Amino acid sequence: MAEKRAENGVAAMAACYQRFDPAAYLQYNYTPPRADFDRKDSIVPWKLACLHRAFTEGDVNGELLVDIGSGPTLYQVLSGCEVFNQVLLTDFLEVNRQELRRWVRDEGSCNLDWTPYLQYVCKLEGRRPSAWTEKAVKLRKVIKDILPIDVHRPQPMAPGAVPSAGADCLVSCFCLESVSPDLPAFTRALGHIGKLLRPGGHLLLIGALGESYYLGGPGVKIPVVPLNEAQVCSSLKETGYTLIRLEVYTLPQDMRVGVDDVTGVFFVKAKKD
Ligand SMILES: C[S@@+](CC[C@H](N)C(=O)[O-])C[C@H]1O[C@@H](n2cnc3c(N)ncnc32)[C@H](O)[C@@H]1O
Ligand SMILES: O=[N+]([O-])c1ccc2c(c1)CN[C@@H](CO)C2
Repeated sequence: MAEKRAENGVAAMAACYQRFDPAAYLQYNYTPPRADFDRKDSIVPWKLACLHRAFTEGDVNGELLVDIGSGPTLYQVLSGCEVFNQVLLTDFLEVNRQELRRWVRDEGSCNLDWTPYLQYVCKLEGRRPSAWTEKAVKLRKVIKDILPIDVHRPQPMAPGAVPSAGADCLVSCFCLESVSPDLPAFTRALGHIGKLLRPGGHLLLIGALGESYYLGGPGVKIPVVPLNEAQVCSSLKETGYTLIRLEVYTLPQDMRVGVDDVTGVFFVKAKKD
């Protein structure tokens, strides 16, 4: 009975995502004020700084980085692409994989200009902002594929998509809590993606705190599992990760722009036991 209920919840979430609109999602979350590189308290610069520090403080290394639930966004691998020579992007929806493919193939007509993001991460790396063109070349070179994923499956990706030994690092941003019907499903999904990671590999997780819904497009209200820090830590422990660092960003009033009811954003760096 409980299993049937879980299956129904997952199916309901999948149905919501059929109306997901990448262009609107990018507009809502990845333009000012949430992505204002001149504001010290803007959310996106905070996320990029967390990722830059996590990727460059010396303990994260290896060959393969996998981004879980990439959506139509690239910011999550702008630092990682300097550390790993193989990056896999993944998403549940073809529309998002197509948006990413358009950027990787430099085909134009992307729904967001990633230049300010590339420039900002170059600045974090102590490079001149004009080095953004080199970073773009590097990123296009290391992204080896853009693949389907379903975190609710015990094997989230196709067999062989990731070497059996596991990836060296996973990054996942605003995915698990945004695609799960409840906290148990969130925790199960965290365990499923953990199987893609080698023991000793790192997980960099960014997510929403206290969020119960977000707009995946005009009028596309998607339910979210409202998480607090304690729940995130307990789910990590329950699924075989050791927490290295948890940082929290609390949204100022003017970052609450009506596209969701998120109150905070967490950044986790953890290691698989
Ligand atoms: C809120 S978006 C996050 C996008 C991006 N990572 C970011 O940081 O903004 C959630 C993403 O999860 C994807 N998704 C939906 N159901 C999924 C599932 N069952 N497994 C993996 N990803 C899923 C959606 O297509 C969407 O791109
Ligand atoms: O402020 N942000 O940078 C930002 C980016 C993406 C998302 C949020 C906030 C909050 N909602 C999630 C979906 O649950 C998606």
